[in-house]
Amino acid sequence: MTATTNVFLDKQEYGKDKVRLLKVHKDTKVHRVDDLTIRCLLSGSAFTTSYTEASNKRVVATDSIKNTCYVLAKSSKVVDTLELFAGELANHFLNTYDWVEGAHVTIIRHRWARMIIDGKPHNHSFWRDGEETRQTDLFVKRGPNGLRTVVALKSAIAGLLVLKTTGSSFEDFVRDEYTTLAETKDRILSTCVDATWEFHVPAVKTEHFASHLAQIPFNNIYDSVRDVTCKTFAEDESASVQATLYKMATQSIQNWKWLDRVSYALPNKHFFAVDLSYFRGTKNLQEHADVYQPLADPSGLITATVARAPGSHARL
Ligand SMILES: O=c1[nH]c(=O)c2[nH]c(=O)[nH]c2[nH]1
Repeated sequence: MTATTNVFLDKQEYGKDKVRLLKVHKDTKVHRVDDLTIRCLLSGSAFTTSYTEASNKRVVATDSIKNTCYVLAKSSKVVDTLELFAGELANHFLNTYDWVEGAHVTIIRHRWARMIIDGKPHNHSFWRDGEETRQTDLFVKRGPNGLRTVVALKSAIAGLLVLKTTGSSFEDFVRDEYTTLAETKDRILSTCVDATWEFHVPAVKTEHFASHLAQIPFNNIYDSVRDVTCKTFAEDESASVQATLYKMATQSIQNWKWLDRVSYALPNKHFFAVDLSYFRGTKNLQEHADVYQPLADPSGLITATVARAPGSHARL
């Protein structure tokens, strides 16, 4: 005899993923583009029966969710600010379907840099200058008494590949019977930056949701976190990836009162100086190194989150 195990639907979210969309801003003859990949997921207890009883009565088709992305991209004035466009989409689903309790929108923006032709920026031609993306992830819930509660709003830079040829050391680490790595005062430092910054957004009345979000200078914060990341990477006399990461994260929290937490995931992409001593005693190690072998795998992986200390929150 098989015992019956009681189960319940613990979590659910559904929607459309990988909605691809290119918005061209043609307000002047200098066109701008936003090339986006969008995920919109809806949740709420009304959807339970779609899983447990095969009832589609309350299911907004994922195809309609996809169409909504295009319809709102047409009318929106804020597609170029990912966080605000994510807010418009989330708010739309919460306003339109009163049984939707949560809207979770993730947007990835792909790079298109303006072409320089004959030394001048071209009006309407672009090139892909790397695989780096800007991203945002917004989860909004219907709160009590007509409130919109932002459960989480975080933005990110992913895949920013950087390399410096000096200004990085790694010394004084544990030496034991497992250690083969030599200490170095001067090494190549290269990483592929994933940086995430989390916003503090208090619950607001539904009708104030958009204007409230619009107070936050999202694009300036993105530019600034990217600048801080690059400047710190370039200028820090790095004692380790850990120490450089901490400096990056700390500055952005201190620069922007809206940020609660800043996280980095930094792979240490190793470049080892090639030992050429077998070839006529050629010196290429330590201070003589200028020929390196990039190591695809393995890499180190250094991660950390720096948070604003409790009680030191500057509130909106
Ligand atoms: O910056 C570094 N941090 C480490 O923890 C580490 N470990 C290692 O082998 N090389 C490095 N580099």
